[in-house]
Amino acid sequence: MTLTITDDDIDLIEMETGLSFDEPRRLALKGYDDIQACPGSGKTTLIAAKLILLASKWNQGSNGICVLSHTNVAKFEIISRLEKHPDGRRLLKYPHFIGTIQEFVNRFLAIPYCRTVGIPVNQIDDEICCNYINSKLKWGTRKYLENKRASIGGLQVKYEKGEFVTSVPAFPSYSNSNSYQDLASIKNSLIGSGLHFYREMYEYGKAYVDTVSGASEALRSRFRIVFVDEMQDTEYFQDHLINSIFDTEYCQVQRFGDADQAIFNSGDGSNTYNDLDLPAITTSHRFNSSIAKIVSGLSSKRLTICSSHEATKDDPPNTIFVVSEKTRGQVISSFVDLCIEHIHSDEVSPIKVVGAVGNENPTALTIGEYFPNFHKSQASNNFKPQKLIDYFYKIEMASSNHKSYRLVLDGVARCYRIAGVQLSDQIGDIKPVTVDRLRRWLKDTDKLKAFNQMVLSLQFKDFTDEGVWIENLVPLIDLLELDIDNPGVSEFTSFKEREITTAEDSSSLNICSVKRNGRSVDVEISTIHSVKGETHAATLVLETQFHQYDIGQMMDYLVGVKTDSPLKRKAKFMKQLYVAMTRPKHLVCLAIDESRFSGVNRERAIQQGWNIKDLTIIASSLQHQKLEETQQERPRAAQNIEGGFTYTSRSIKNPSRDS
Ligand SMILES: Nc1ncnc2c1ncn2[C@@H]1O[C@H](COP(=O)(O)OP(=O)(O)OP(=O)(O)O)[C@@H](O)[C@H]1O
Repeated sequence: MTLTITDDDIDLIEMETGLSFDEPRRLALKGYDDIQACPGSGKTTLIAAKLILLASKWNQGSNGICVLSHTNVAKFEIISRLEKHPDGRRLLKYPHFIGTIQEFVNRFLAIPYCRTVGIPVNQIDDEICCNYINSKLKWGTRKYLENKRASIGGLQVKYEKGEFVTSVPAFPSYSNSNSYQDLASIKNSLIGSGLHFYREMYEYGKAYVDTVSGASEALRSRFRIVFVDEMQDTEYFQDHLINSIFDTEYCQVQRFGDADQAIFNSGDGSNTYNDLDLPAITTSHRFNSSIAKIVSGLSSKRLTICSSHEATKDDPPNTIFVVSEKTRGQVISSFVDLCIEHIHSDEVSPIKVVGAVGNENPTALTIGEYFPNFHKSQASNNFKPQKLIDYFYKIEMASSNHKSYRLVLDGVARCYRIAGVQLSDQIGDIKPVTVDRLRRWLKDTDKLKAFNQMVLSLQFKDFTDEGVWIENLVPLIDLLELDIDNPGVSEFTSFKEREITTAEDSSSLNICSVKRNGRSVDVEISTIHSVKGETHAATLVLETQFHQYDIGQMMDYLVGVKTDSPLKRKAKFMKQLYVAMTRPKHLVCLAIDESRFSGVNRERAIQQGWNIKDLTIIASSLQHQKLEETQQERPRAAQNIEGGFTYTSRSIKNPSRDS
């Protein structure tokens, strides 16, 4: 089956969308070769445009297009673009599929396999599996694992040479020991409860392809065209499974990615894309030519990145903030000052501060050293509830009643899935509970009104007391007809204390709200991994430490002294910084410690176009000022406290321009 996209089709979509597609992008739209394209070059835009063009010609009955991504962010980005176009909307339903590789494997391979062989599937979630195992471990087994420094996350099934084996942490092979037997029996009951690790679904998927005749052929004939987005982050085992199904002899497969941005790879082996020597699209539509010049030094493939728009003298000054231990806490405020001065108040893209290491570690430099209220687990797009009560704790941070209600529905639907309950969908098929099916069931059973009233009253309860939680849970469980004796349900609905934060609500979501001169700016603080694929107005990248200091290690590359492709840890730093620094449209900033930014590199950085703002000089001038004022016994107002932060007064801003 060949559907041809012509230059006339592309001209038409250019007119409709206002986008422009140059020759390399036109080739990507017309053909099926693998595409390597730099940050902001429009990979997601190209996929969406190509899907719309294909949808307008699609007349293939029960055959569809399959679009696979690595993250939900990328999936939703594609879906939201298709939703806006009448042809695009046709791709959002059967027979087409748009989802993550994990969703594809679960739905088309692993779950069908488990059904065929009678393995229950109620929940696929690493955290729930680990919690379950943890709750069942005997004391001796726990001690044994601790001594061996082995993780219970490794208690997984693998499909090797045609059979399933259970990998038992701390045991290279079968053993009669109590600990081994304990772990093996916990694994059996975990599987019996329908709880599985994400990674295990690929093993069931492999078994499906291997043992069910015609399985791959059926998928190949349903999906004749396959697109893979974010190909650089596809793991070896995912790549292998996808390739074993979508043979390019039978299907048209086109992969889009950027090997320079491969930051999710676990190092289990390279996929079949990242080491290819592909012609690259190196023009970015996201940022201007001065950012393009600055980030080129971090391209692992040694690409020279350019931009579709030239820098002008009115562009914000891309700035390196030089900090010391004492002044790290001021860098976010200085960055916000710069944004307020240079980023237009109409700009809709967010302003973000990012760092590679978010986990607390008292012996390393992490995001928390710059923003003490940082909680990685509470990053707004990183909500990982372990129990039903977590959804209720989260309600307090929800910005609308609609969001609060949705949170409760999510929690309840998950509880049904853990219980193994299934409900019928619109056409009467019995399926695992989703929010839509739950809503329909509540309506059909006349429970919706009572449920809504209950949710409304629960929203304002204080669940810090276990008694209050239990008292309110019982009528909810009754209404929902859930079986509290089911071990999964009783675990999921049990009480858990709120994780204590001393931060205000906004900062507990890692958002710092700053007011200056009547303008209010919200700045989100996140990890680099969580902003991949995003477009920001301005981005500040904080130096963090994983054994070595990332920005410190990369400075020679940034200023153009080193041009080799580094290996191992440095290669990882390079890719992470490259992802982080290529998010903004207008302004990129870095924060580096003074000890890791030599005078000679400062000079080189200035030649590369960087502005340097030395906050250590600001601090010492502040100290000097304070001394003088104390001597003169005059009151001073050199610092303002806003939103829990200490902000340096504007009157002494910019001394570094003179330095
Ligand atoms: N052909 C185009 N013409 C004009 N603007 C474009 C075009 N393609 C993309 N853009 C704009 O460039 C920005 C980045 O696009 P997009 O997110 O698709 O890039 P990407 O290659 O997927 O980025 P990344 O690799 O960093 O995730 C968006 O603001 C988008 O609207």
